[in-house]
Amino acid sequence: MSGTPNALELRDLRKSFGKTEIIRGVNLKVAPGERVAIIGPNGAGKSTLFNLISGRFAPTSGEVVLHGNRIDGKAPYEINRAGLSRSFQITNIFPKLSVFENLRCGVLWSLGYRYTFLRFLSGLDDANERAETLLKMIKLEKKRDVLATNLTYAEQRALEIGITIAGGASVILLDEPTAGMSRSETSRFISLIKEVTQGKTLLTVEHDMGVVFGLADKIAVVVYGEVIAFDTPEAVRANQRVQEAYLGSHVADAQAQGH
Ligand SMILES: Nc1ncnc2c1ncn2[C@@H]1O[C@H](COP(=O)(O)OP(=O)(O)OP(=O)(O)O)[C@@H](O)[C@H]1O
Repeated sequence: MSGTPNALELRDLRKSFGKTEIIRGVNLKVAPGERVAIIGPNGAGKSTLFNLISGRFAPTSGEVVLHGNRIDGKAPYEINRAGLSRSFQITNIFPKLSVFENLRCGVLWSLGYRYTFLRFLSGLDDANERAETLLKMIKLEKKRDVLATNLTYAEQRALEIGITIAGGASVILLDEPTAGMSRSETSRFISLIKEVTQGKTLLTVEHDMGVVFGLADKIAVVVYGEVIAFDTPEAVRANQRVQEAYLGSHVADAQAQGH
């Protein structure tokens, strides 16, 4: 092997629930710094793929390799410490803590300070500093001391991303990051995601083709548990098989929306 290892690599990954094989031999190589959107019809296996990568499910067979090291079968927290962080939707936010406190929790958790109180105290200054930086990155300085429960929906999603990147992971998984947002919130949010994940490797599961084409360097099309295409947005858009299996109507929608 030569050169830098891929940020993430899936090798003949398979997952069955009972007798049904849901993920059916997925191979994928994601280079460091690449932004990849995973698209596909409902029930194709996109969330399952995310769950396999982030450690929520162990694969039935195959490998998940992060920066050259196998992480399949490891616990989610171990995978997180190894440098991969997944957004857990708004449910991961503490509603009765302020924006700043939420970010600081994210930092401390990622550093493992929850385990010993002495380490916690010595790490607090660093954590405060890092939380201030994150606050600026997600553009919520003015909401610093507002309780998370009182944020708008879009602000909560920004906070969720702040918590996701708090530990400095180099590979970030975002689950439908703009779901439920208005058109204008969505386009602002795409810019924010690009900014805060600059230089990192990003994987998103996404249904909104406007977001996919605005965000992704590459698109992985999952149909019935297999990746049927993995290429640039232009190439995927032009791919006959993808058109037939999935994309035709979605691209027409996105184009009609001016993307
Ligand atoms: N824990 C589970 N046990 C049994 N079957 C499951 C489990 N999780 C997912 N499945 C099945 O796996 C298939 C793929 O589901 P998955 O949620 O990964 O699809 P998806 O592409 O993310 O769909 P959507 O776009 O609707 O979110 C579905 O048929 C689903 O019912």
